[in-house]
Amino acid sequence: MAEPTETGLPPGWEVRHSNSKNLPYYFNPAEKNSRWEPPAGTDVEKLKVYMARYHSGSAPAVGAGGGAEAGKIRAAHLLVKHAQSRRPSSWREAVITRTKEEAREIIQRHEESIRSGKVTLGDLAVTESDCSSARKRGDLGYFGKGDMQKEFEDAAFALQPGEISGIVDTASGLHLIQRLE
Ligand SMILES: O=C(O)CN(Cc1ccccc1)C(=O)c1nc(-c2ccccc2)[nH]c1C(=O)O
Repeated sequence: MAEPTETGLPPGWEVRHSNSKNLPYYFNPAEKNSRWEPPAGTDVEKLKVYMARYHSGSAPAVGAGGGAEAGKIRAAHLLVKHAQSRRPSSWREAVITRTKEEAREIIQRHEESIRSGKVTLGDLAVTESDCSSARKRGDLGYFGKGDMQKEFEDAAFALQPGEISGIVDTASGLHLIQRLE
């Protein structure tokens, strides 16, 4: 039996994310082989645990119609906190001391990288977002009116699916929001 891997996939295989379909897929760079289903020899239980931890929410519910209830949307965001954030702490940094203007410069650079097509918001959120949703590529799942801070809600509901907001300022910090559904 080959060395066990963190993903449960056979060695050489990795999980990637299709932004166009908003679905995970399996890729083997050496073989330049990609597929929607896990390859033979996958430890399916282990893969399920890995996906739940790193990719939950990245695949819309399948079979149950998958879509949102009426009035709900699905969005992802990238949050850059600062010293004036209501909770100036995150998984990235125990004590966040950057000023709000420094945070603005940072998130402006992130916005340029995303709009240039160099990186997707989901990929950047994984390492750069100060929100706990970073491990889910910033995906917040479905939400309706009244669920989020007003500035966040107003910006998110003004977006078309796929569209990315400008910088949104809330008590939590500065955000870029991408509506997913
Ligand atoms: O604002 C606060 O007093 C503390 N929060 C709220 C919070 C804290 C933990 C998990 C979710 C939300 C945050 O600072 C925060 N807000 C968000 C947030 C804000 C708007 C939309 C989605 C998430 N994420 C976080 C976070 O730490 O992970």
